[in-house]
Amino acid sequence: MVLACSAIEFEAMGPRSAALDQGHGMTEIRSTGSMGNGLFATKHIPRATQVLDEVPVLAIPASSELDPDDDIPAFCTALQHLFRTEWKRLDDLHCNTALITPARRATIRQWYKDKGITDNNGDTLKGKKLQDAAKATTKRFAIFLTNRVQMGAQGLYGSGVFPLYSRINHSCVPNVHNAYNPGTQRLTLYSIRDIGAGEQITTSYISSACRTRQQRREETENWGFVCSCLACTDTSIDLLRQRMFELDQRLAAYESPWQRRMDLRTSPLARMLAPAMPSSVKGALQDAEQLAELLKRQGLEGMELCKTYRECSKYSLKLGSTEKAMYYARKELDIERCCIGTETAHLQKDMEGAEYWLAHLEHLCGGTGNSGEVKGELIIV
Ligand SMILES: C[S@@+](CC[C@H](N)C(=O)[O-])C[C@H]1O[C@@H](n2cnc3c(N)ncnc32)[C@H](O)[C@@H]1O
Repeated sequence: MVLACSAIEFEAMGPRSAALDQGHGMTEIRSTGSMGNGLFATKHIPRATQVLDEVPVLAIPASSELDPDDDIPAFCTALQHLFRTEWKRLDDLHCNTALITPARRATIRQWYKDKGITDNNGDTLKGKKLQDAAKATTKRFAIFLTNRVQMGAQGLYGSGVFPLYSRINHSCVPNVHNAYNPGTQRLTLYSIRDIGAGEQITTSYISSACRTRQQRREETENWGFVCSCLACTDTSIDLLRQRMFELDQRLAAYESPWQRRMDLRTSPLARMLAPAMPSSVKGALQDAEQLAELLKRQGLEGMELCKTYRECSKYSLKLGSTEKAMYYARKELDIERCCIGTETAHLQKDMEGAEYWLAHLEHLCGGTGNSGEVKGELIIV
């Protein structure tokens, strides 16, 4: 049996996470006009500055993510463990009302019944009290879906709602990068270019910048809004984004020939792009260099550029040019430090990340960083 209104008891203990929001005194929340509220810089923020460092107000474990409704039991359980002050922080956030559905309310009501949730007096919730509890929880679930962030790649560490981060609107040309650090269990946000005082801080909600206008629209529609960012109101960059998409697909296919064979059978798009796939390491390097150039040109200096520099470095190494491989590895490290800071011990531990790759190249070159004969086994990650 779980007690629904234990918040009163919690309240007496005081808020657990108040004062844990770390906005570092350089931002404020205010109205954007067209996108609701947003987060704005109150002073000039130089590139590679940590803008925010925050713990979630609510988090749930990793799930399949295929159907958000699969997360309802984990969400309801997590909600029961919050203080009343934390419910209030959740309730203050933006709610996409399209995400409040009768089916969700029914599932949540059933969850309350099955768990035998009680009120403050220890009486099992039923009738109107049960209806009201299910209604309030359904709205909170919609708030969760509106604001949630995946913690780690593909939500490896679950997903959570971070109150200050939740105020940040989406842009297809974002000026910050967010990352969950499993070492510190916090979400950090770094500026990926200089942000002027008064400028809105924007992040990307979508999977990749290498997407056409139509593909970006489909992704933001899944979030329940039509994007009104600069890139979506400016048609002059459409050709660049189309080219970026093609290069990204070609490189992905080059990296995963198995996937390419599958796609050729099932996807008309893959068949359309097939003749243009790079047929050699040299061709792949050219594609990766071109993609890096296009990302930079549009100020998309986030982790996608980092990944592309790694590809440039890997292909250069395969072609025997260790000097060029080191050059791109250093560029990758610069972007990685800009996007996620230097608390990256977890990446080193998992033999990932730019520092790991650079150290690996230095080892291959005999620790000098100079070009020359490659020592030992070549491990391409
Ligand atoms: C996580 S919240 C962001 C903060 C929110 N604007 C607020 O008032 O608290 C996400 C919601 O903001 C709005 N939004 C975010 N980015 C947008 C964009 N690029 N264009 C239009 N609306 C946007 C949408 O309503 C979306 O559901």
